[in-house]
Amino acid sequence: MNLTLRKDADAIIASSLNAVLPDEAVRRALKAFAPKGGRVLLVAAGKAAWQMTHAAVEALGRVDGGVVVTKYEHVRGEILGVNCYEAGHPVPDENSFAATEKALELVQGLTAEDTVLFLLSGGGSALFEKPLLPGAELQDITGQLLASGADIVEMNTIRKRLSGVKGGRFAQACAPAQVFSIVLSDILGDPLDMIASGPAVPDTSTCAQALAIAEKYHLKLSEQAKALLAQETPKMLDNVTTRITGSVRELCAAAAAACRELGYEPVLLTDQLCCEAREAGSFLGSIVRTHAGQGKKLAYIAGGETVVHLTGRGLGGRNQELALAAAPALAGLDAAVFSVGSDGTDGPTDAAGGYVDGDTLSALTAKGWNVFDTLQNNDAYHALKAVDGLIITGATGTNVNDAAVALVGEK
Ligand SMILES: Nc1ncnc2c1ncn2[C@@H]1O[C@H](COP(=O)(O)OP(=O)(O)O)[C@@H](O)[C@H]1O
Ligand SMILES: O=C(O)[C@@H](CO)OP(=O)(O)O
Repeated sequence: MNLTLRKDADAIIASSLNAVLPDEAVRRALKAFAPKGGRVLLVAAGKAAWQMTHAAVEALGRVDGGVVVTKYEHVRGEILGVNCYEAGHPVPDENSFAATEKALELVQGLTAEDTVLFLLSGGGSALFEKPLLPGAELQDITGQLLASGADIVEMNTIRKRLSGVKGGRFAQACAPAQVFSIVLSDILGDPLDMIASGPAVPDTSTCAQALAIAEKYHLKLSEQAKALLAQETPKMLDNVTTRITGSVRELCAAAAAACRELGYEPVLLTDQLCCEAREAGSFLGSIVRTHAGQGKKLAYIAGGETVVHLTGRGLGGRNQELALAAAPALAGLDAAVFSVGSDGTDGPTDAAGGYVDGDTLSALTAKGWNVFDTLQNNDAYHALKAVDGLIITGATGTNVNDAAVALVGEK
């Protein structure tokens, strides 16, 4: 392994993730928070919910009650005056339903003088849920959507209609109280009504679109589910103010700043990466081949969210797959490619992403790993693990998509 580049990669990752913690953004958004004088209740949902709540309660001093719903192993301690719950992701479970019920109880019977501070981040679709049909069927439909290749906007267009809290319905449940909503974006382009299925945002999608998506992906639905898809969601909400705080743009900017700090000249290729993970990795490898060996330290940054079409039965995630796919092009060069999910979890693994450099291909070959076959089997996790190429961060407290970086060394 190229220890210099690995050390630089680890420093860039630590610094970028630290820079996109939601704390400062929450504090900034709260400058516009002007509750009317009644009670202030806090509800937070998503993978960054605990971190956002921690920052908000510190800034406000106190709230009159609160419920936080986040993913398992994402609660990092007690927060004064707030009950924190952990639940299932990406498929909602009984704990998602129970914690959401607690949030609904909290906002019941409020007056127009009261305010709900709603802190939302990606992952909320699974974590914050009151199903309008039996929970087991909602879990089944969620499983069908996750396996179908539907993108997040298509997926959430369906999920909104099966839910008592998504698609603006949570804001309706808070009425007549005002809802002040702070949203951390994990969807490219920041479509507010799609992030975590927009519990406090008027829905821009239609029943016709929902039915077309159900047909396109051949979803198996009960009569009850079909009837729900035909029922419109709120198109107007008059009790909500929304502030959007962080997104993948800030992650890319932070990565560029960290690269510059270490002497690399950064180039932002895109903050809207959305192609196949392995194609993105191969493309970054090609860029490295063009620019390596010229005596200049360079860094190429691509932020966004790639996709993986699962064809094999291995273990991995889109960031690990991207990194592994870059390994052949890097062979023998003073260069590295790494990619991380800012939430600290890449696919169903304990890794945040993957790292490869000019020594990785020979290390893999020596251990009997073939990159092409491994990618076909979607088993990037085990291959990278064998050559110390996993990036492990644990839950980070934020969730603003992914960043991939190609580093070109001086040699
Ligand atoms: N073995 C695998 N190899 C590569 N990618 C995988 C594998 N298994 C699942 N994935 C991908 O991981 C994605 C879910 O990853 P996750 O990091 O939890 O997503 P998100 O952060 O968007 O919630 C799925 O969309 C799937 O494409
Ligand atoms: O909750 C959701 O709907 C999505 C997008 O916001 O997040 P994730 O892909 O992390 O589940």
